[in-house]
Amino acid sequence: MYLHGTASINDEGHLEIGGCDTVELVEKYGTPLYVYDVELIRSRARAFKKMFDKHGVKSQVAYASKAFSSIAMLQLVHEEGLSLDVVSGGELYTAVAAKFPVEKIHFHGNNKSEEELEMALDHEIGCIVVDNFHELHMLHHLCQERKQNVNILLRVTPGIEAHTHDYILTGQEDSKFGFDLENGQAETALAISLDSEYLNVLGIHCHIGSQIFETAGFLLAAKKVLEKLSLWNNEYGFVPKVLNLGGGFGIRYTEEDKPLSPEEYVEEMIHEVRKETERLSLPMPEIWIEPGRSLVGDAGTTLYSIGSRKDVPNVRKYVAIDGGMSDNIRPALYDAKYEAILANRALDKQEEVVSIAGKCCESGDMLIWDLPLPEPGTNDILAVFCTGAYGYSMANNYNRIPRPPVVFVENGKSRLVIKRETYEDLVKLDVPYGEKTTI
Ligand SMILES: Cc1ncc(COP(=O)(O)O)c(C=O)c1O
Ligand SMILES: N[C@@H](CCCC[NH3+])C(=O)O
Repeated sequence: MYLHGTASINDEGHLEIGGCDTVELVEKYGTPLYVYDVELIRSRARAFKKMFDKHGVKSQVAYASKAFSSIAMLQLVHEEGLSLDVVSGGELYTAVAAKFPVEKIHFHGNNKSEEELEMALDHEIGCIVVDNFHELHMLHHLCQERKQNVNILLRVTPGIEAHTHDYILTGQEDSKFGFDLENGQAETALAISLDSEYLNVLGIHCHIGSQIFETAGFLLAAKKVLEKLSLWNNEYGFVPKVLNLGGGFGIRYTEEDKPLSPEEYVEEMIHEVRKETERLSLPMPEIWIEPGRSLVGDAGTTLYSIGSRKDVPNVRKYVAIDGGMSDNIRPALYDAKYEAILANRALDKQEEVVSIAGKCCESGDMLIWDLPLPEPGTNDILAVFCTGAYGYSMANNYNRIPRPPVVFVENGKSRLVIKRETYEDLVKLDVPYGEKTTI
C-alpha cells in the first residue's frame, strides 16, 4: 500500500490524513468527501520555489487553479507565496474573492471573451497570456479605449509531442492553443504586440501537456523557444524578460507512474535555460512555471461509502460507491487509473478482487477495475487516493447528483472549505413554467 504525504494507518487500522482519522471525518462530514492534506500541498509549493532560490534565478511559480480552485485553496496558495494561473472569468472571480494579490495573477485561455478581458483589465492583473490573433486585436483595442497598459506573454506551440494521453497534449503543432512557433504566426504576433503602445510583451509562454514524467520535452521546448527568441532579438531588438514553461509535471497515481521530484524538474529546466541563453548570448530571463496537478493531485483523497454489490459468477464482482463520474470523471474521460483501500479496515487482508462502480446511469461509470480489497461490505469506507487535481474542478451534476464537500486537514484538525451541495442548490437556477423572472 502506497501512502502519500501525511497519510498513515493508525492502531485501529483506520486511514489517517493530516493527523485526522478518516472514519471520524466521515462521521462528521458524510460521504462522498474530498479530503486535502494541507501539509503536502505546502511542501510541494516550497519544493518548487526552493530550487529557483537555490540557483538565484528570478521566478514565479504560478499555481494552475484549474486543478482545484476554491477561496480557501487560493488563500493557501497565497500564504505559500505562489502566483496564480486562472483560465476563465470564474477562476479570476474566485481569485479576487480570495483577495489574491492581483499583480500575481496570470490569465490564460484560448477563447477569452471581451467581458473576461475587461474583467482582467479592471482588476489590473499581473499579466495576460495571449493565445491568438483574435484576442491580441481585441486586447489592443480595449486597452486603447481605456488608455490602459497591460503586461502580456505570447503563448506559442513549440511543436513538441510529449508522452501523455492525447487529450491532455498541448504543445504539438496540431493544437488549438497558441501561436505556431514555426510557421510565422509567432513573429506576426510579436510584431503586432511591439507595435501596440499598450501591450507590454514580457516574453513567451509554452505548455507542452499534462502528467509528463520526462524532462526531455520541457528542455526541448525551452531550447526551441530560446532559439526563436535569439532570432527575434536580432530582428526586432526584443529582449525577453520572462520565459514561462507552463505546468504538466506528472504525479504518482499508481505504481506504474514514476514522477521526478519538483526539485528535479526545476533544476533541469534552470540548467537548460542557463546553458542555452549563454550559448545564444541572451540575458537569463525570469523562469515562470505553472504546476497544477503536482501541487494538489496526491494531496487529495476521496472517501466514499460502499453500497450495493453485484456478482457476475466467473466474470466480475461489481461493488458500488455513493459517487462516481460526477465527482471524478477522469477514469471515464482518460481511462485514468487510481489506487484505493478500505479506510476503516486498512490492515485487513486482501481477500478478493472487485471492480468499483459509480452510481451514475452509465455503464462507463467505473472508477477502478480489478482492485484487490478485503471483502468489502455495505458502509465500509473506500478511500481513493490522488483525486486532488481535476476531481472537484471537473465535478458535475450528472443525474442531478450534488457535488461533495471538501475538507482541509492539517495537524489533527479538519476544516470545511467547500460545503456539500444540496438538492435545493440543484434547482436554484431552475425557472418553473409560468413563473416570471429576470434573465
Ligand atoms: C497553460 C497551462 N498551464 C498549466 C497547466 C497545469 O498543468 P498540470 O496540472 O498538469 O500541472 C495546464 C494544464 O494542462 C495548462 O494548460
Ligand atoms: N483535466 C486533465 C488535464 C488537463 C489539464 C489542463 N490543461 C486531467 O485531469 O488530467
